[in-house]
Amino acid sequence: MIILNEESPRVVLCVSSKDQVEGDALAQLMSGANLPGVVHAAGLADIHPGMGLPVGAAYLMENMVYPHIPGTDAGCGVGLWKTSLKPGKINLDRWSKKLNGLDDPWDGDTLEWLAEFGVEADEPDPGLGTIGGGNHFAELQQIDQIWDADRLKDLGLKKRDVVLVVHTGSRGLGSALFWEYANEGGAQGLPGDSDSASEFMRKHARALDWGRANRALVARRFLSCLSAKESLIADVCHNSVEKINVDDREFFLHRKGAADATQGPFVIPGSRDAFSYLVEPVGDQKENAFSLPHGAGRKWPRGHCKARLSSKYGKSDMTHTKLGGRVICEDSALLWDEAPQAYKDIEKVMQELETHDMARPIARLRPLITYKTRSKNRQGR
Ligand SMILES: Nc1nc2c(ncn2[C@@H]2O[C@H](COP(=O)(O)O)[C@@H](O)[C@H]2O)c(=O)[nH]1
Ligand SMILES: [Mn+2]
Repeated sequence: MIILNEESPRVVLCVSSKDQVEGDALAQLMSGANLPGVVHAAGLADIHPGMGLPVGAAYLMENMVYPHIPGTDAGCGVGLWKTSLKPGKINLDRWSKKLNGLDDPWDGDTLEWLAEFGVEADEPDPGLGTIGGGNHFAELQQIDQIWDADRLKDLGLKKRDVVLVVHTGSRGLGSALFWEYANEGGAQGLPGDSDSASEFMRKHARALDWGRANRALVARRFLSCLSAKESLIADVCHNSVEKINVDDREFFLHRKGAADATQGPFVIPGSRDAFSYLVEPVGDQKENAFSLPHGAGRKWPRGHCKARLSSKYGKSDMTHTKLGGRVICEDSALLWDEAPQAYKDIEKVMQELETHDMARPIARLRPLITYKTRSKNRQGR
């Protein structure tokens, strides 16, 4: 753990050496920490430069709310479902062919689905149950290594089980919320006790619930294609503002690409050609602002990947991974932009968590099928 600033705002970097973090990400972390209201800022092991502020960071604020920190994808998170798919029946090519229609609007009752997640809506929502673009994905994985069999059993899982991991968020809703507040307090922030902050927090909470409902519907639709059933194991958000109490004082905890460490076990995804980890947060989580890494972290900017990779790899290397997985992504630009090489090493993130005693692994998950899109031109997130 590296303390970048001792006094208020306390700024900590939850890694072993500053050298492993890009200078731009460090500068962005300090600039976030200098926003009025910050008392504590934490850069996590997957920190990397973002749009103005780093991805992989959390800020504890006193009486200030900044809508631009969770950004356009408020409510984004990662869910894990146990599936009824039998390990002995795994057939990746046959299953891949069956995964169709997931980019189209769902033909069920979106109002009823949202109501089950506490979201009131007046009109059917064609975005609900869709994954979106960018690095969002739905990925079938298999439990392949175990550190804590008892904990895994408590969660209803065991070795070789086939699980589904869904990474997506609040789609158009989060984006609309961001733009609504872009001029009103977007970057300057809203006083925490103002009506504007209360209104933002109400709309933001709805976006978080919508994101949870969306991941659950993506899981249902994905597994319906395979005539399988799902049961929820964990669902943890990584872009949010939350009101919390610490030592009897009230704060607004802002997370940008930082998993909520207060909700129990959750999945840290690696890449479509790397392992993901089911982890258990440990310790009091105070230095890391009650937040943990939400991934391996991006290494290469989007738009640079094809030029770096296409002389060495062909398209079929992108759709058939070294770990033996399949990738469904018919948008060629997205296929390259989200190449596994564009991400940092998840094993280093796990090493940091162990070194700093912030989370321990329960099990390792091997990717089987990564679904991105069947659309040739997937726009937006
Ligand atoms: N298992 C997979 N992990 C992936 C994939 N694409 C990205 N990732 C990881 O997810 C996080 C999510 O980051 P966010 O900032 O977009 O929320 C990222 O850091 C990668 O480590 C994938 O296809 N499969
Ligand atoms: Mn995300």
